[in-house]
Amino acid sequence: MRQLFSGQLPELIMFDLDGTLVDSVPDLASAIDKMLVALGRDEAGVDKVVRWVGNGATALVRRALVDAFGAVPVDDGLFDHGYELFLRFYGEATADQSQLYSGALACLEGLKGQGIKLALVTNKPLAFTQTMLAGFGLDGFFSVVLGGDSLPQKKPDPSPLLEAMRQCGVKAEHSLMVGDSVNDVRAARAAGCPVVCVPYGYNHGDAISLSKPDLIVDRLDQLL
Ligand SMILES: O=C(O)COP(=O)(O)O
Ligand SMILES: [Mg+2]
Repeated sequence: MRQLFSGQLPELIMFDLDGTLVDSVPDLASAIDKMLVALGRDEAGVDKVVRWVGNGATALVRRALVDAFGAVPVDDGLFDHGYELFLRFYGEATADQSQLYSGALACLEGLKGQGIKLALVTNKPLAFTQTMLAGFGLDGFFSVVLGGDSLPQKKPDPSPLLEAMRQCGVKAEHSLMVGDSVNDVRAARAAGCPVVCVPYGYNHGDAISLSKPDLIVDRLDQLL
C-alpha cells in the first residue's frame, strides 16, 4: 500500500462494504427470492443474484424483475411493489447469513491503530448499511458512513468519495479506495485517488483485474 503513496501511509482509507468487508449475498439473495416467490415467480438463487449486486438496491430489484418477467423497462407498478417487498424481506434479515471476510476485522483494527482515518462508502441503502455495521460490531471504526441513498449520485460517480474526503478533511492524493468492483475503480479514478481491490467480491461476474485497479490483495489484512 505504501508504494501507492511514495513510501508514506494514506491519511484516509475509504472502504466498500458488500463483497469487500462483508459477504452479504446470501441475505440479499434470500430477500430477492422471497420477493420473486411473493410475485409468483421462481427463485433466482445466489448464482444469479451475485452478478446483480453492486449498483444499489433499486438496480438489484430491477435486474431481478427483468430476469423474472422478461420486460424491459420494468413497469413502474411492478417495480414499486417488488421494491417494497424486497425492503420488507431484507429488513427482516439483513445480516443473518452474511459473514465478515477473513482478514477484514484485523485490517480495520490495524489501520485504525496506525492513526489512519477510515470511511465507509457503499451503494447499499444507508439504513441497511447501519444495521449491518452494528451487527458485525464495525460501527465504531468509521469517521464517515455514506450509503447509496446518502447523496443524489452513487458509485461509479465520484461524489460519495469526494464527500467522504471533504468530511474527513483529506485530499484525494492522500486518500485510498478499497473495493471489489468496477464501480469502486471508476469512482476512485474519477475522484483522483488510487484504488486497491479484492478479487473475491462481486463484480458482475467479471474478474476485477479487467478493471485495472492499482493493486489487488487476496485478503484485506495484507494491507497492513
Ligand atoms: O448494494 C450494492 O449494490 C453494493 O454495495 P457496495 O457498494 O457496498 O458493494
Ligand atoms: Mg462491493
